[in-house]
Amino acid sequence: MKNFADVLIEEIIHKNSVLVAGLDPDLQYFPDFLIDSGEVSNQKASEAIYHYNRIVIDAVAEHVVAVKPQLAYYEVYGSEGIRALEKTIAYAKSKNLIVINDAKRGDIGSTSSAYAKAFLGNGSLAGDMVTVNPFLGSDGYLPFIEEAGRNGKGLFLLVKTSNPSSHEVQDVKLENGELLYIKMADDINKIAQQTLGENNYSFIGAVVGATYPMEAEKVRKSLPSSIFLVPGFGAQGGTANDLKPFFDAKGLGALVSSSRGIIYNGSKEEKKTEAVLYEFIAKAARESNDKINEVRLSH
Ligand SMILES: O=c1ccn([C@@H]2O[C@H](COP(=O)(O)O)[C@@H](O)[C@H]2O)c(=O)[nH]1
Repeated sequence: MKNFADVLIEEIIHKNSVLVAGLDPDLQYFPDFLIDSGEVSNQKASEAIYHYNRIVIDAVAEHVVAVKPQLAYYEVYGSEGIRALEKTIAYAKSKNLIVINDAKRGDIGSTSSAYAKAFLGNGSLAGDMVTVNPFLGSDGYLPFIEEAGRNGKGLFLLVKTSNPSSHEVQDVKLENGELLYIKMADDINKIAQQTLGENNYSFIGAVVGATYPMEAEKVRKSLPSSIFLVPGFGAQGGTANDLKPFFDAKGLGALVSSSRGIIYNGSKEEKKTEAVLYEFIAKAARESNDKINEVRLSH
């Protein structure tokens, strides 16, 4: 049966892209024509964020398969920030972009069920996929899998994150000598194998950082049927040359995400008008996509 991985794969083929633009709005990088410098009210911040995101979405739409709002950047501005997020999600959907909420949620079962409804249901914060922290255990992540399955959506469980200290927890050696992130991958795979779609991929994906290509190779062995969400490309130092182990032989199986590298390309001072800002962002998305395609489609 068709699942959300099939939808993703159709979109990847249609757009010839596995790129995801991260929507991490940080006012310090906004050009002056969008926001006054100095004290800014939450309402003004929210308006500027939505305006910036609309420019980003318009500029990247033909080069990316999805956008990934990082929720922290919206939560900073309270209910006004959440309003900007809701409007951004609606705008991205109107441009036929897949929306991945980078929320990294996960809690006791009952609370996870509520989170799952918020991000994978039909409300104003719901996208198509959400990132989930599985380190609370299976009762913390199963509600997301159930909700995603019911609604034809998907999720990405954190397995090996891109940050420099991820080894402190995720690479801990268990009593049997196995590394924690590999155990996590093995556990997820048991469920993933029961949820395969027409392309043999599950709607249960995994986050694996671009900064850890050797680890990605090991995770791929444990999780052959999960699509990887790969952050850490660009600003965190991951390069296109690192990406080969993330993909399958057809150049599928992974989405590569970049936030700062795309949306803050070029200096603030150069961006005096909306048209110039649009061009900087579109150029970064186009060039990133070309670089990634060169690697993922090479044999
Ligand atoms: O392992 C992870 C998981 C999530 N992220 C998020 O991705 C973006 C990365 O931003 P860049 O500007 O492209 O570095 C950001 O929203 C993180 O919260 C991650 O980096 N690593």
